[in-house]
Amino acid sequence: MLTDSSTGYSSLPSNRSSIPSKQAAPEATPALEQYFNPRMIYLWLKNLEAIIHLSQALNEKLNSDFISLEWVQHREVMKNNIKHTREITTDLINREISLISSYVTEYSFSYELIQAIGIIIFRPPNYVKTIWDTVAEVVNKMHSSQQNTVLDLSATGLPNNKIIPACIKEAFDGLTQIENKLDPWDSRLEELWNADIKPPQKDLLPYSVHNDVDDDKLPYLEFTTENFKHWGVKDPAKEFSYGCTCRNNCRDIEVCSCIQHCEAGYPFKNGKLIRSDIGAIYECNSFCGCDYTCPNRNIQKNNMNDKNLQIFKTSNRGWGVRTLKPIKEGSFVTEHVGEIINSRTSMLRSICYDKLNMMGYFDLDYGFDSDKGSKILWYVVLKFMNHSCDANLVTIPFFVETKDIRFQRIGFFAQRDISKNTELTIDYRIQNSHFECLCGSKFCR
Ligand SMILES: C[S@@+](CC[C@H](N)C(=O)[O-])C[C@H]1O[C@@H](n2cnc3c(N)ncnc32)[C@H](O)[C@@H]1O
Repeated sequence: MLTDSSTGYSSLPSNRSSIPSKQAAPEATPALEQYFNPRMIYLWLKNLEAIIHLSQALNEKLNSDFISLEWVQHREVMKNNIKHTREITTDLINREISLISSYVTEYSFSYELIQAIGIIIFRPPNYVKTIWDTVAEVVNKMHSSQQNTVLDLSATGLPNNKIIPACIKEAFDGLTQIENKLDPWDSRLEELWNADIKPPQKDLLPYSVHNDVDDDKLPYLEFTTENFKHWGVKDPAKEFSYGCTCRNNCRDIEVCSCIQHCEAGYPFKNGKLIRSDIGAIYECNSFCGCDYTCPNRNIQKNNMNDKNLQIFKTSNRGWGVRTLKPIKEGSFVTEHVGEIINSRTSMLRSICYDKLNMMGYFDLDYGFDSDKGSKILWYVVLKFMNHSCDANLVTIPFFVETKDIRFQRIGFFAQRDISKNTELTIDYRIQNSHFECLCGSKFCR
């Protein structure tokens, strides 16, 4: 199901939040809206996501220790005691106090730990690992009574032969695991950290940009030409890989096992889509024996033709997308690409985007991670495609390499012949849109 959630921003992750840009600041005190540009907001969100993710994981662990047996048993004893004697003994009170004080001590450790995680997230790349010093100080301070326990956590992590309180060791192990998970994301951040902030370079954009309506410049964006995963999203499961064993490059297309996945059979004729009520398209791929001349690779063959599209300023609906060349009915036009995120991240982002009222995205809600608690994945796309109640494009899900539903891709196909310089539109299919529809179609709902 395709729903709209306002504008179409997407940018690659970057990390300029806490260090000054290498470029000279244009003003000493930039106007708020300049500071809170989409990229900056994006960075903040990234950091926020990471902190929430990490602190949740650790707090869940730590809290489960405190809400555990000891407390439950103590409360049971108290209840029974009051029932029988109608009073609470000093013993019980002391026990309660000691439980509370141990909770407070442990809680303060968890708090420091979360602060420490904050340091990991916000640290510049050359700050690597000094986090362990900070945590070691806390640990030493807290456990100064245990003089025999020497903690040297500053070097490579936990020494194996030292006596370390179990809860601390577990917290460290958790932290290390989480940090390992963050590694790929971290190197991406590092790369971006060292990159200069530049406005989108026209030549690098797959589209041309045109505005003869007003003086607005295209919003500050970075483009991606392919999908990329948020670090919270797992790789597609291996069992979802598929491929065919056809000979002769799938010439007998109806019996190709990839096509068998498609509910409606082979939906193309001469490379053009002939029906849209097909569920999804399953293209042949690297697991098949065929090559690029196979008739079941229509999207792959025609992908990356975005140079024929132009982002332009419409007279009444902000930016839009149009085609600079005529498009034949049934042709594949372009793919929705962006960042694949999970439901938790998408919830967090929607809240922030809504509050800031300055970034937005399309939500394509179509996947469940059946293994792991039905996580819905969303694409955040970078297109400026406007809505029309009589859209000239139709959105069709397609698969290549994996049929893991979390990684389905979204293709736009022409529903009719489209002449050059025509705006390309899709039907958002939303009931109560937050905007008054100005599509101008005689079928406007
Ligand atoms: C995905 S964005 C499309 C790009 C947008 N025009 C821009 O300048 O960023 C969706 C937003 O465009 C505007 N929009 C799209 N289709 C529209 C329509 N038919 N009528 C009025 N506004 C529309 C709405 O503000 C909507 O929230």
